[in-house]
Amino acid sequence: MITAGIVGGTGYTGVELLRLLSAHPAVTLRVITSRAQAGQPVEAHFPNLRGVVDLAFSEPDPATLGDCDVVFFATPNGTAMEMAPTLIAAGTKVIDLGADFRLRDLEEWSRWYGMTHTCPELAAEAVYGLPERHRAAIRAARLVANPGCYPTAVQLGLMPLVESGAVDTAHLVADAKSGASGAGRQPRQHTLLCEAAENFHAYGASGHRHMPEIRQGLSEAAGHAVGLTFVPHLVPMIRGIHATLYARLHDPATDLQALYENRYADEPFVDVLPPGSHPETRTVRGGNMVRIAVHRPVDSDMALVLAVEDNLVKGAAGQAVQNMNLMFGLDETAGLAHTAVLP
Ligand SMILES: NC(=O)C1=CN([C@@H]2O[C@H](COP(=O)(O)OP(=O)(O)OC[C@H]3O[C@@H](n4cnc5c(N)ncnc54)[C@H](OP(=O)(O)O)[C@@H]3O)[C@@H](O)[C@H]2O)C=CC1
Ligand SMILES: CC(=O)N[C@@H](CCC(=O)OP(=O)(O)O)C(=O)O
Repeated sequence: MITAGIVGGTGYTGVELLRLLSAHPAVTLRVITSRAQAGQPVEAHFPNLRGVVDLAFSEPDPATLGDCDVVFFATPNGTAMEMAPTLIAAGTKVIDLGADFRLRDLEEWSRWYGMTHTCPELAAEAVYGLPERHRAAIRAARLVANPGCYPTAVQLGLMPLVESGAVDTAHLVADAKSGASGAGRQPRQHTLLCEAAENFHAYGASGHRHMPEIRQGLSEAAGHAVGLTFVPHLVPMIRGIHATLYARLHDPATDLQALYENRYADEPFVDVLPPGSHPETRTVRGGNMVRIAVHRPVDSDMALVLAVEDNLVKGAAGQAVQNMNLMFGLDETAGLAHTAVLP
């Protein structure tokens, strides 16, 4: 059995990791940290885990965590980079659900995240954990940078178009909507029920920190720098991201359906829907699947891609478990085979 630790177990991605790992056939949960809740049983904080996770929260301690085979960081940005060097030196594999190791260009990282990176050597070694693009490197990795929630949906949605050279990559557009759990569990005014319900708005329109991450991934997939407009929105629901993606086709007769079906034919967690479909977020709620539909609107030379995911599963904890499976040579789908919860 693989022993696992979670740093930051009281956020939404932490509790999602607990849900998934406690049901994983090859994992024993050993450590779950929270400085605020140290000493408290997990079930006191998360009653849904009563009888499922028989652990108490503890202070983050590199010595205890270093005894685990793998440690997940479900912590605010800037936390994993402080402890990862010690854990990696102890032979523990690390998966960061935050953004500390996602960007190759650390000057750009500092500009977006407002900090100086404390372990540039490890940042250079980290593998970007999008299995549909970096599966082989993830298998060999000691440190995986789990992608952001929006970047997962947007990159998977646009990847076949940019990899194949079918579209004008200078003007890609990603219009994405997220449920409020994407903002985390910390109380903030804009996610209060009375502020978020019966309301809908864009944010970060002139610059969101996921933009450089998406641009980095798509530029690598295209083989050259791409241009991207990315606008996130907050929708009054709890889970789910819907990305509407636009790109101009070089040849309007391109068979988009075949392009996507072929690209994702062997992917266990990407479902290309039949022609004419409109994917719904509730069809991926609680599951690790991304569902994608492709359209070429009438009298248009645009490719239109619709992609949905659960931000807490394929957009965070589920993808982290998928990466762990690859890093430990397990079946990639182990512990992730459950279907979405509907309604
Ligand atoms: N919510 C989402 O949909 C997604 C979130 N992410 C990313 O995942 C990460 C976790 O997000 P989320 O689950 O919302 O939780 P939070 O960002 O709210 O982090 C909560 C956890 O981190 C712990 N923590 C905070 N500071 C530290 C520290 N300095 N050292 C150790 N532990 C610390 C907290 O416990 P305590 O303070 O008690 O120690 C708590 O358990 C973030 O980086 C987020 O951006 C990624 C994809 C999707
Ligand atoms: C709805 C909402 O507020 N979403 C968050 C996404 C947070 C997140 O997942 O950030 P990382 O993936 O970079 O860790 C936001 O836009 O800031």
